[in-house]
Amino acid sequence: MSGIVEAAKAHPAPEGLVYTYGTAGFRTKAEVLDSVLTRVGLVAALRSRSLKGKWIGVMITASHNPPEDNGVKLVEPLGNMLQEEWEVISTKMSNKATPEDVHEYYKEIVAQFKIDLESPARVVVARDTRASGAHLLGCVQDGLKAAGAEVKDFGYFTTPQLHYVVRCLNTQGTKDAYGEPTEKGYYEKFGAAFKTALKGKKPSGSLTVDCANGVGGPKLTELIKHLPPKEEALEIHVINDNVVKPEALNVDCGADFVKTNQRAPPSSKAGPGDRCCSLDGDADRIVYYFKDSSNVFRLLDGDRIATLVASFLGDQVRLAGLADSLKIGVVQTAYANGAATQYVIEHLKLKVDCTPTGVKHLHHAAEKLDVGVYFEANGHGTVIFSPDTLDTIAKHEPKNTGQAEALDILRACINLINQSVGDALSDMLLVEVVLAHKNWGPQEWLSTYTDLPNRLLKVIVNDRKIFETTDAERKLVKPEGVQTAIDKEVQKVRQGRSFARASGTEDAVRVYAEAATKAEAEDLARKVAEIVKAAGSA
Ligand SMILES: CC(=O)N[C@H]1[C@@H](OP(=O)(O)O)O[C@H](CO)[C@@H](O)[C@@H]1O
Ligand SMILES: [Mg+2]
Repeated sequence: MSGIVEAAKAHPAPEGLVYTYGTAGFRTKAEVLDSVLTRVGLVAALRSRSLKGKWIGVMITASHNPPEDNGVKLVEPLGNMLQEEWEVISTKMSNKATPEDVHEYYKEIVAQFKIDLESPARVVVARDTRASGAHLLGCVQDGLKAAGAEVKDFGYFTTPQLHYVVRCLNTQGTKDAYGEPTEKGYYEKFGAAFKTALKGKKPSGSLTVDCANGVGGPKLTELIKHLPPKEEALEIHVINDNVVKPEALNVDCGADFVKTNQRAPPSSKAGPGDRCCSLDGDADRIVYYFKDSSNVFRLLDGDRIATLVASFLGDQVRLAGLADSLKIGVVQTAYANGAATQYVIEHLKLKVDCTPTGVKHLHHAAEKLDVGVYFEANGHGTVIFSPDTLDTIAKHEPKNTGQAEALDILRACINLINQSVGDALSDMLLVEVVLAHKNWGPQEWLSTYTDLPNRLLKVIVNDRKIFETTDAERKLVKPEGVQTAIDKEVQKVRQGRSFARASGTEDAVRVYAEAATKAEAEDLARKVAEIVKAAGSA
C-alpha cells in the first residue's frame, strides 16, 4: 500500500483549493486537477472492490465548459451516476492535504466498507477530446495502478458511450445483457434499433448536427456508418466536428451556446425549415432548433423532446393494447416551461413529477415509473423502462397486425434508447424516429404548444449556501422572508412563476421567471434577482 503514498506524492494537492464532487463530478481548470484525478483513481478501485469487482467507470470530461477546463465523474455498474455516499467520499479524498492523509483515509474506507483488498478492482476509463485529457488520464492511471486495479482504457468516448460499456461489462452473460462492451457494439446496437424502429419510414428533409467541436463529432461520423443509407433513411450533415483544434471546443457552438443564447451557431448554414440539433462537448445533451418561415430562430429544447417522446410512446403503448398495464410518466425540474408541464397533464393526460436539478434526481424519480421519460430543459435526458415493464412488453401477445406493429416499434425503441444515461446520439435517433412516424417537420413539432416567455438570470452573492430550498427547489426556506417577497412579485404578473436556487456547478444563485409576456417575464426575473441580491449581500 506504500504505492498509494507514492502516487499521491507524485501528484500533490495545490494548497488552499477546496474540491467538490458536484452535480456532474469534479469540474474546474484542468491545471489544478492532477491530485484529484489520482485520488479518483484510488476511490474508483475501492468502489469496485466494495461491489465485489464490478466494473466502475471513470470519465474525464468537462462537458460544455470552456476548453481550458476539465473534470472527472464516476459511473456505477449499471451506468448510473455515482451513489451519493461515494460522492462524499470522493470529495473528502480529494481534499486530503498530504499523501499520508490520503493513505490514512484509503485505509479508513477499506475498514468502513469491510473491503477485501485481495478481491479484484475493475475500472473502465475514457475521456473527451480536451487537450489536457491525456495528461489527466496519466494521473488517474497512477491512482489505479497504486490501488492494484485492472484497467480498460477506451481512449476517446462520449460520456454515454462510457456508461454504455460499463453496463455491458457488468451484465454480460446475464438475462439483463445490454450489448457488446465495445465501441463497435454501441454503434451496432443503436444503428440496428434505429432501422427497426423506423419501419421503412423516412424522416423528411435532412438533419444538421452541430457537434460542439467535441468528441461527439468523430463518434457521430462512426455511428452514421452503421445507419441505413441516407437514401433510405436519414441524411445527416455533421458540422463543428473539428477535434484537431481543441481550443475550438464549445466555442460559438454546441448545445449550451444554443440554449443560452437562443440562437443557432454562427457556423450553421441551415435555411428556413431545416432541422438542426446541437450536442454538448461530451455528447450527453442535445437541443433541436430551426428557423421558421419568417427566419425567426425557434428552439426545441429538452421539454420539447420529452413531450414529443412521451406522446409517441403513449400512442404506441395504446396501439399495442398495453394501455391498461403500463403507465407513462414525465419527470421534469422546476426549469421546465410551465406550458410544457400543462401540455403533459392536460393534453397528453400523463403524470408529471418535479425533482431537484441534476440528472441523478430525475433518473431516480423515473425509476419509480413503468415508463419514465425524463429531461432537463437544457437537453439532458432519456427514457427508462422498469424491469416489470420490459417483461410485460417482451411477453405481450398481439391480437392483430396493428398491435403487432406498435409492439415492434416499442421493442425497437427500448433498444434505441440508452437507458443507462441521457445520450445525445441515441436521443437524436429517437427524435428522428418519432418525427418520421408522425410525418412531422420541426414546425409541426413546435406547434404542439406555445412556450411561456421566460428568463434565466445568474446572481452573484457573498455566500450562495445561505439560499436553502424545499419543494424540488421551487421555494426558498432561507433566508427568511425572501420567498414571501418573491411571491408578492409573482402575483403582480399574469401566469407568473419564479424561483431562486443556488447553482450546484457555479458560484451563483440562479433566478428563473416566466410570465404571459416577454416584458412581464423579464421584469419579474429582474425584480426577483434584486430581492436575491439584497438578501445575499446582507
Ligand atoms: C439551470 C440549469 O441548466 N442547470 C444545469 C446545471 O446545474 P446547476 O446546479 O443549475 O448549476 O448543470 C447541471 C450539470 O450539467 C445540469 O444538470 C443542470 O441542468
Ligand atoms: Mg455534457
